[in-house]
Amino acid sequence: MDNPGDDDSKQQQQLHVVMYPWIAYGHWIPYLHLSNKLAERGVRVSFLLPKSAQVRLDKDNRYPHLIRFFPVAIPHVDGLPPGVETNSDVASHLVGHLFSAFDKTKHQVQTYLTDLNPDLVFYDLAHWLPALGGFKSVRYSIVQPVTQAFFLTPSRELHKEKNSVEAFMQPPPGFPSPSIRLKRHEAQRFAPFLFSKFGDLSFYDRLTTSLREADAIAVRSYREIHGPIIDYLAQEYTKPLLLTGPLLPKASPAADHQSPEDEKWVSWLNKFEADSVVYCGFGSQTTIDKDQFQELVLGFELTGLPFLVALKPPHGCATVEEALPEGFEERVQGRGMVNGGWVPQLQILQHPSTGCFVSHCGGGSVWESLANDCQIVLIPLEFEQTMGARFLIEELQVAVEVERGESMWVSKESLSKAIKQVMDGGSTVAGGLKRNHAKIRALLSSKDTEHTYMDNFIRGLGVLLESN
Ligand SMILES: C[C@@H]1O[C@H](OP(=O)(O)OP(=O)(O)OC[C@H]2O[C@@H](n3ccc(=O)[nH]c3=O)[C@H](O)[C@@H]2O)[C@H](O)[C@H](O)[C@H]1O
Repeated sequence: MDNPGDDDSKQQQQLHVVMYPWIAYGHWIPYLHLSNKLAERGVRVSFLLPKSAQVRLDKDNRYPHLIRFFPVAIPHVDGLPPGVETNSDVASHLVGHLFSAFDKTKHQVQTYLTDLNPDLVFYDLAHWLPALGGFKSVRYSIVQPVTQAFFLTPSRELHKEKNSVEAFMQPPPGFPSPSIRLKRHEAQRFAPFLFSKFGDLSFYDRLTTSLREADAIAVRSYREIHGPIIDYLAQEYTKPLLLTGPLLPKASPAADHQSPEDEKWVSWLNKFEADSVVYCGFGSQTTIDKDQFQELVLGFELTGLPFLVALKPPHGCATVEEALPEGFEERVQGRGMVNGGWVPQLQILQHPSTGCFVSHCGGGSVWESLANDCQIVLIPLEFEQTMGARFLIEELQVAVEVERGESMWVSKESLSKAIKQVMDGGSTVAGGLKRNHAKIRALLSSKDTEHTYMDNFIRGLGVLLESN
């Protein structure tokens, strides 16, 4: 096992941490990546999550002798369909009820923590967790750091401005990235979301409370990528700010370890030339309207390129098949695929045939696109994704955003235009994006860099444990 030194490994062998992220795959997956990296160094991890999620995540647990899953039952609350256990199971207008159910797991979590007696607990949206006491708490942010810096820092006091679109659009004092701004229509759409009730408190209060109550804050990034943002966060919070880096698994499971389901996608992609296929995924939670779904798939058809679209069935449809436009399947036979279920996104992005990723700019998808060599086209849907998209486009200059008006509608023409722009190997735009992306990818593929960040992260945890 790869330990940096005897003393460290002895301390790490004694280190026992609990993970309790928000009940969504966009949170469980990065928390499991961190768990694997901690377990690689001998740290024991107890991961609390609903049973149904464990079934999907089990295969990605690289150290089952050190990482143990413990089931949490998500209580039923009025307004939630029966059996709901994750953000992927509910429509966005019901998420507030899901937070109420999540908050009702407090007593189960208290019992686990009493029995397990961990040194540290990692969490994000359970704002009530640090107060349970008896451990050091680390608020592990897996969303885009630029969003946390723009909206959530202590000096921002957004709650005093919440009825002002003007104020919502303005960066907080000292914010380091002048190119990162919200457009008026985006601010008008996103402000109500941030101040909507999620359980007994607003989403904004949940986020700021969970940051304020933590003994330390951890951020899923590298200084080389978000340096000025990280420095700004460090000066805003009077507590340790630790960096884990993206911690993506280096390679998907070897071919002989692939499930038949995963193998299906790899063999489909094998039919196409290198860098020729356009892949589209909007994460584990997003459900879009039927008319926009149809316009998007017509946009992929319009490109004339091979495509693989992995989107959940749109609102009002049980399957993607019933939502497809008339004659679409016949026209794209052999070139295009639309799938309504779960796909092995990381393996698809790692496949040599995948040349473009049309993404909603979710936190996990951002790192997965940066770590691979496909071109990046963005259609951000939520405020956190919009801020992340601005960062990739304006600061890193590795992506383009599909042109949309204030309605946020994506036309088939604008989607096709953005894809063909980045897929045109001869264009200066595509070449520039590729050059900038290659530098980021080289950084993310460096094992030495990852080791250095994890060494510093573990040492930071040690200092935190020694502090009173
Ligand atoms: C914090 C919140 O998490 C949300 O997660 P969401 O699931 O939307 O998207 P990702 O972060 O890309 O996470 C989705 C994760 O699921 C994986 N996946 C998804 C669908 C599928 O079919 N197959 C897969 O392997 C994908 O590879 C990624 O790792 C958003 O970010 C949101 O912006 C952010 O505020």
